[in-house]
Amino acid sequence: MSTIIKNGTVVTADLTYPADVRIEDGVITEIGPDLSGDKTLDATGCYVMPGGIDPHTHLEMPFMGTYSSDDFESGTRAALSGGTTMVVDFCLPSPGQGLMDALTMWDNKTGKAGCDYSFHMAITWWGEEVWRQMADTVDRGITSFKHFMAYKGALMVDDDEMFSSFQRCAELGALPLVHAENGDVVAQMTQKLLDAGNSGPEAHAYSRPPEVEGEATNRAIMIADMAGVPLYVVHVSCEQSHEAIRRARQKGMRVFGEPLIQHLTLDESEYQNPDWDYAARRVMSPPFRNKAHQDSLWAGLASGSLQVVATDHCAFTTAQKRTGIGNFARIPNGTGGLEDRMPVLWTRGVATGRLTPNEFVAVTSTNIAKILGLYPKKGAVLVGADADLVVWDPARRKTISAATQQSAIDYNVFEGISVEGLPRFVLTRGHVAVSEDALDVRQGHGRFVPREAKNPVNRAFSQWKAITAPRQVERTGIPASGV
Ligand SMILES: NC(=O)NCCC(=O)O
Ligand SMILES: [Zn+2]
Ligand SMILES: [Zn+2]
Repeated sequence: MSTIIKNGTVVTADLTYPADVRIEDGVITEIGPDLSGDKTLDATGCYVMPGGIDPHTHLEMPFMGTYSSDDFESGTRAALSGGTTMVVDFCLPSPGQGLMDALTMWDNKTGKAGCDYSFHMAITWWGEEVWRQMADTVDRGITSFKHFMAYKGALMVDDDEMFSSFQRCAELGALPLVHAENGDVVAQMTQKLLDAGNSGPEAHAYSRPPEVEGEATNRAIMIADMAGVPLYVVHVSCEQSHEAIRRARQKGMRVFGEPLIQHLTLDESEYQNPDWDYAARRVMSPPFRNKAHQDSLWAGLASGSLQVVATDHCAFTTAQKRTGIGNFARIPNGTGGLEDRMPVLWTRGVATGRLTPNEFVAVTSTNIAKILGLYPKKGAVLVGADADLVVWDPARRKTISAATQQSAIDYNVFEGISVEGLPRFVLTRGHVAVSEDALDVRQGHGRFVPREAKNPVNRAFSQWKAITAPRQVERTGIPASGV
């Protein structure tokens, strides 16, 4: 049985050309003119692009005394309906819990996944068992390790632990990730604000200004450089953090930066809303910033100093957010975006001329596929690649509304935004999961995608670090010691 995507324009990270695409057994088997097959999807007027990859989601995540409300069923359904065909979620061991044990728990969440997925493993504590099980994790095809520099007393690791883990990543050819905020400063700032009677959601933003993120980003970059390993900085929200990444890259360091669609499009004025629920629904870390920071992030995507747009999808209902009435530090941190990332980025990026369609493909799919060792199975329109594809109709429009979304929560931080550019079809390994407004998401269709360690950037960087490492000076005639 073959499916042909007909009369579309193929758009990849570097090419745009008219072609039909043949799909058989879930993979792309031919790309060319005038193809025919058993079933045809009409792509007239559309772009045929690699499906989106969201490398930063928290589905059914235990956090701040509750669980994020979208699980692998509703989360992957939301992803597919917005053109995202793969998610990378975070496996979070509790302090003292073995990595393999945590992985079993996370595996058990994925039975209803509608699209393919992978995991990053979080390093939430340190010890010989963690050091050992990092190798087992890599053997299981999980080759990226997340470090929280914030959430003191919960997920946070200190510099000593981070340096040890980064060195282990270097040995294994794995990629360390960081949530970069100075957790000690945030903890004290939080207490000071609460003591002064600032208990509302706006104080969440006051407790973690851009400097707090910039300092941590610089520190993580230094630690990665000392360990001789590339670094991926998640949810880069401000110029201070972007500047650190830009500077490191100009010095030849291998640092990647990931802004979120929320930080690109929503700003700090949201926290001034007089409606407590409205402001609390937007509480996330780092918080939304001002327009100057947004301009910096957009410029980073256009110039290549930032490489990936993600969502950090971590959705809590209004009822869950209300745990923090009277104390902003108890508002579960996180916002949604899985369904909206691609349409909002197209509307605010491509439709305004801030990004080209090829850059759109790069930052939503291909770049992260390369960084995480998924390319060209994912992130590509090539013969042999998985048929994870989106047929993108730049003329389709809708107004984002919680009333029509797939996510399980009762609001949407992008509510009321009119988007131009939406999927006509979305295919996950050849299965047509979305045809305009009709969904046919198959629970359990999604598979775990194992990844290879030691990708080309890791190999090149460790080779360079070995060649340029400080060397012992061979001396003759060492004087006899002392007295
Ligand atoms: N970002 C956020 O506020 N919640 C999810 C956890 C994290 O990524 O920090
Ligand atoms: Zn984070
Ligand atoms: Zn996150």
